[in-house]
Amino acid sequence: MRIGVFGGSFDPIHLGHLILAENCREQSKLDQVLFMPCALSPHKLAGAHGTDRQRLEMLDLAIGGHRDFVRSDLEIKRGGISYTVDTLRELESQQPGNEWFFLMGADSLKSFATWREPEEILKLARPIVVGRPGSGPVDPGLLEPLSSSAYVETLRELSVESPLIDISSTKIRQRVADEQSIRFLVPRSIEQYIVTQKMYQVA
Ligand SMILES: Nc1ncnc2c1ncn2[C@@H]1O[C@H](COP(=O)(O)OP(=O)(O)OP(=O)(O)O)[C@@H](O)[C@H]1O
Ligand SMILES: O=C(O)c1ccc[n+]([C@@H]2O[C@H](COP(=O)([O-])O)[C@@H](O)[C@H]2O)c1
Repeated sequence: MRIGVFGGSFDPIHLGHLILAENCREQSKLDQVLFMPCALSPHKLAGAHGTDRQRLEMLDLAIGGHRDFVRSDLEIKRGGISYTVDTLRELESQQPGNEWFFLMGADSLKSFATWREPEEILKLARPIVVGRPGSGPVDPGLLEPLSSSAYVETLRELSVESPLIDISSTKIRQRVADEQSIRFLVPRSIEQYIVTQKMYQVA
């Protein structure tokens, strides 16, 4: 199977994440998108605002019923800092024989060289990168110092056309704290969950 791992804090999951995942699934012909909420993101060590349980429940609400979207609790069960290289190694040993991809926004690509063992990540999975407002054009050439020009060429072939979506979890948390509408930024079920769980009332 061609499996696209989509790692994130998902605090909360929003339409930017879902549109990215659906466009990558369709255009890169993925059999499955595996949503991977992290325990502690290496670049956000202060921790998430929502609890692990809340972030998992929101993911289930958002992707429930989609045939090819699956949610994993591997990083949350492992706990501690969620390094992508550890996750990809674990996935490969648990489910060998698949072709792995790693989905990300252009902001993640820009910081990729600072991730743990980035060269190893590129051997375990091919990144599929989607543009994000404020992050400039998606340039797989940024990865050339970590791989080879032939490898980068294969990434160009994986490029995904997707509209730039100006939504972030930070913006949603801020809007909730300011008592502004998030009606068309997240699925309805997530909007309702945030209200009933009284989440993000302080940004
Ligand atoms: N609107 C978007 N367009 C493209 N990529 C996105 C978008 N939102 C998130 N991503 C990508 O999804 C992945 C997970 O993102 P994350 O869960 O941290 O969301 P976020 O909106 O960036 O959160 P925060 O605002 O809290 O930093 C990252 O690779 C990020 O680049
Ligand atoms: O492995 C790393 O060093 C690394 C560094 C930064 C981010 N990541 C992963 O990138 C994904 C998005 O992270 P974030 O901080 O944008 O929520 C999430 O799955 C993180 O675990 C991974």
